[in-house]
Amino acid sequence: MGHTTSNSPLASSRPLSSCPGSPPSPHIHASPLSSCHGFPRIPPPLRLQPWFPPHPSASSPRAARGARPAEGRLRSAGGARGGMSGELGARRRLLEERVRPFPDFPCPGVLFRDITPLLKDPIAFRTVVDLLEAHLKARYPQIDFIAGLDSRGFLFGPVLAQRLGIGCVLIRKKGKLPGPTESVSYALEYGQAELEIQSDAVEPGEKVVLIDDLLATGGTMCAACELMKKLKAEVLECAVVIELKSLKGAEKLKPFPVYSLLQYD
Ligand SMILES: O=P(O)(O)OC[C@H]1O[C@H](OP(=O)(O)OP(=O)(O)O)[C@H](O)[C@@H]1O
Ligand SMILES: Nc1ncnc2[nH]cnc12
Repeated sequence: MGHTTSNSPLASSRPLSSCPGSPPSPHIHASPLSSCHGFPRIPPPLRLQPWFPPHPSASSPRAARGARPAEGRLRSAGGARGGMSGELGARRRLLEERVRPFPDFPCPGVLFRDITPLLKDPIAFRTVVDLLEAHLKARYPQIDFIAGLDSRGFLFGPVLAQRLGIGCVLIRKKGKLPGPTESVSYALEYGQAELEIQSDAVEPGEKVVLIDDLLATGGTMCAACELMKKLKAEVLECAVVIELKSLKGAEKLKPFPVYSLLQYD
């Protein structure tokens, strides 16, 4: 299901950081699911059999009003992108269908990968956490902390840490954390940004997995790795739900391994 990156293919997306005054990218392409007018269409829930009992909230009236959870039997469907087939392929397709592409957001030339439908569907969200949990348990038996990146990394970090029975530390944008902090500034295409961590968040030698929703140019994740370096912690892996391969973030992050559940060009 997931993907551990060593190298990335050709560029075709524009990073969010290139917004101010930048011309539209000639490489941007809208997904067939997307619509030029308003909200891109999200396909109806798959008819899949849950491989675990759905949370009670999945059948609540409130859940039913929103993006309904996928239900029915998981079948071997074969041939998902990346050579995935069967149940893993079906899970992956479910996730893909819950990521909504928005062309030209937040500015012309950016194809924004919107995870709000994924968060709204309890089965899809749970699938993300299940898959990340299974990967991390299999690959890294000893993790001391999950570190969530501000802000969408916070949607996954604490939940994942709970599953693993460990704590979650926060890497935040400048000026949000009290007490002594370490900070790292990183270049955006236009200007600078800064990430911070509390100086006592992790101890030297502790093993940390960084988590964010999405890897684009890798600038944000790279700054987070720098913060860990400042605290002398060991970064085991940079894990993301979505990797925009064409922006080559994984190359920028070397030698730190990158793991992603969904990859887009
Ligand atoms: O790989 P990069 O080019 O650095 O881009 C990836 C980052 O961009 C997005 O965050 P954003 O800065 O938009 O902040 P948000 O999570 O608070 O929306 C995303 O959640 C990643 O953190
Ligand atoms: N294309 C994109 N979609 C969603 N979040 C992003 N962060 C950076 N690039 C992004």
